[in-house]
Amino acid sequence: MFGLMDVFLKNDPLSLQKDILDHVEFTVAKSRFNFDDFEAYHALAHSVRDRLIERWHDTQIHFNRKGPKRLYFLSLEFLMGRSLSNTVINLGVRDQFADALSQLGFEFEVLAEQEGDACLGNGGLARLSACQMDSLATLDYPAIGYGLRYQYGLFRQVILDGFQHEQPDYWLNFGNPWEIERVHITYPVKFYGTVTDEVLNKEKHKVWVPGEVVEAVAYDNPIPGYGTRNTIVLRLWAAKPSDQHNMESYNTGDYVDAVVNRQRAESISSILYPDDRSYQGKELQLKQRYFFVSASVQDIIRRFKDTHKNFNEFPEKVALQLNDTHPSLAIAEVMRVLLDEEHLGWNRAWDIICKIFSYTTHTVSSEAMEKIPVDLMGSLLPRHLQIIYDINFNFMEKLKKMIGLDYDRLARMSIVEEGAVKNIRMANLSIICCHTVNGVSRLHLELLKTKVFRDFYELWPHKFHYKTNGVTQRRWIVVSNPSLCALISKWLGTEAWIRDIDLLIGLRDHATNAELHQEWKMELCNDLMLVCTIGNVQVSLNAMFDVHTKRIHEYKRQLLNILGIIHRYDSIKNMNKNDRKKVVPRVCIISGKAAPGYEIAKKIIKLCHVVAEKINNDNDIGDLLKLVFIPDYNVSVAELVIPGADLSQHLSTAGHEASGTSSMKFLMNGCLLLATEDGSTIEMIEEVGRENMFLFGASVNDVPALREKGPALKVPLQFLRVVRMIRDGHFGLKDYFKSLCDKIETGNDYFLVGADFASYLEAQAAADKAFVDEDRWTQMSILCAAGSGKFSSDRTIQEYAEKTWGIQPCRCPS
Ligand SMILES: CCc1ccc([C@H](C)CC(=O)N[C@@H]2O[C@H](CO)[C@@H](O)[C@H](O)[C@H]2O)cc1
Repeated sequence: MFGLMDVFLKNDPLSLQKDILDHVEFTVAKSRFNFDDFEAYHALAHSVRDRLIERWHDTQIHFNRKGPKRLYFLSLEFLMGRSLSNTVINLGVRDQFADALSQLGFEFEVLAEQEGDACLGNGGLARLSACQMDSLATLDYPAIGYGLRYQYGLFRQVILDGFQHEQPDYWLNFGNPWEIERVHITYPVKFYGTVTDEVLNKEKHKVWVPGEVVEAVAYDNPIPGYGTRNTIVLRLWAAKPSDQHNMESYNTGDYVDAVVNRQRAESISSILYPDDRSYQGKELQLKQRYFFVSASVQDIIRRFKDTHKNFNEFPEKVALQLNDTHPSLAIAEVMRVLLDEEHLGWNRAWDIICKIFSYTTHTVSSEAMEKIPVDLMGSLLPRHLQIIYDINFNFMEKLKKMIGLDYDRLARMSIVEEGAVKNIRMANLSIICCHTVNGVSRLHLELLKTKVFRDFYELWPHKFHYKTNGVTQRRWIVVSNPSLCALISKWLGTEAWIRDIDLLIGLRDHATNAELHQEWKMELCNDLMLVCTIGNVQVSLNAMFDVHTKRIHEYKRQLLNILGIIHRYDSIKNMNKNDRKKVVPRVCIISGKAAPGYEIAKKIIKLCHVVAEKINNDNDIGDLLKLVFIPDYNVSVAELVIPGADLSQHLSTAGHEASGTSSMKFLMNGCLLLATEDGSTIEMIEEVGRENMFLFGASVNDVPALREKGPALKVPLQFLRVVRMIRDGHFGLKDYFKSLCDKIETGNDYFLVGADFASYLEAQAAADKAFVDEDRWTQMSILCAAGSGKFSSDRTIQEYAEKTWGIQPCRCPS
């Protein structure tokens, strides 16, 4: 493992021990002779942070000296998880710290468990942002991530009697050693008010007189690269009351109101919206989005103007990436600043906008496309609504010239959706203004071209591209699966794959090597056992660990998995002793959160628990089949579960998963996939070969026709039987589960749970058959890991940098 030379801070055991004990005494303020694991963790974290800050300063100085084009990555969500282990590994000082700690009588892993997850996001999009920040730093790209410093992250999932309950996640309770509050980096953010015309040196200008102003304060989270000195920043904004507007209210004596008003300011950035289905249309949600967009845009323009007198070079120095439409108000905000504050004039400002913005969409369904009511926009952001209307007017004029008076199409493409409630279509605004629109997998782009954005694709085919998602092998192998990491480095004879994952392909040469097989099998039986014991479910050692971990959604079809388990249970029950000997023991693990308002998803979680209750306590079954629901799924639970999984499930109805990223993490860890041909799984088949996967289900082209069939659709008896068992109350609560059964009743089964049931069972049987042939399974597992290189976020980021953002690496001298 390399350790780059730190200028001031030494990494020899004695220096590290001294630093840690100094932080115990002077940062944590506990006597260095008496402190517990939690205090030791905080002292350790601050010692590591010191080395992070040193590299971050060097990187910033280098960037300022070189003045490269920078990427600004705007995302409302970043699912960072824990930082300690990832940071010491990327800095190349893990072993040094572990040694120093053991000499102080502490174990690194024990202290690492003290850290809480930073859960500032919902699911796929949020974790993707975090993986991409790791790759941007590691590949030396000059980039800054902008987001919100939620005081409450994604809710804690507590399961009581099989039901999901949400608990607030006040993650900042004991402070956060991984952030630096930038008290001097603050910006006023305006809301409400009116827009007036003003004449300045004979030119008419718009002036926005706000009704409310709050302060945005920056909190910086240094993001270290692996194998480089480069350390970039994730700048998260927190809302604070601004002093500007409340003085007078003090004088009028209603002091309490004044303070309450001030508190109101902080609520803007306080809570993450836990629903990853669609925009809730709430005023506070829009306030949150504009708050982070305005602070970020002011910061970007301030940094540019620090070194430039005018905006001529702005497009050459700034690339703005919109992570879905959530930050797309940034378009109107940059336009407002260039027009009203920099007085650039419309055409010049518009020309800049179209050169700096790019947008990636993560959704496949038009329903999930964000729309903001015009009234709400008009009252909260009156000037932005004007600008969006102007953008739409110019676009409509141009469109009429290009496509003629095709009113339906004009209405579909307009940014303004007419109707009882007029809405602003944020996706249309983003497509019209951005130079590039990216999907997150090749199939996703096909769906965008043919369905979701068909009108725009036919108008501007050159704008539409895709960058298949990826995940960082640093966190998902090196941090979470150190034994596999060592095994891969041994057989490849180098650790270079950690920065250059295509080298993994070298494992192919050893895929049938008996010695590797031996070691690989050893490595595979990771500590999932422990997880199950957490769930106090005794499991058999040679069971297949079958894992299904992701947000609970009907389209992800956790229900198909549960119905498959009921079928397996029922089949074993009806087997004679002899046949039972051939049953491959299974431990089925399901985990994931349901959006609080998503009733059906919550019923799926309850169904999982009542089925588990039945099966796990059925002595007749013994440990031939177990079902465990792991509560409160998050990044740290994923780091525990993924390395120990033998089989992982990705069951989305074809055409519904834009990409999927958990599948990539399982693949990298040699876990086999049972999946539909959807999202990025189609590209995995090309990389690892369909013979090394268990594929099933209707293809994306077959789905519409199957749906057409409605009640005539054929479903297998096994499906009808297991649904009947639920309906008849075999697992209790038959009235409660009625709506769930009605939703998959033939003719109503939009996500084709019934239609895909037969091929699903065949795929499961194929997995059983392969699992008992250990050499075959191990070979398949090695070939999956060997073929997973494409799905590194390093490849994704490299493609974005070269083809979308036009940024180059800017490596800080080491
Ligand atoms: C405003 C509510 C909201 C919040 C988040 C989202 C996300 C876009 C949902 C999401 O995480 N989508 C997932 O993004 C992953 C990363 O690209 C993909 O791999 C998944 O297929 C996609 O479902 C939608 C709506």
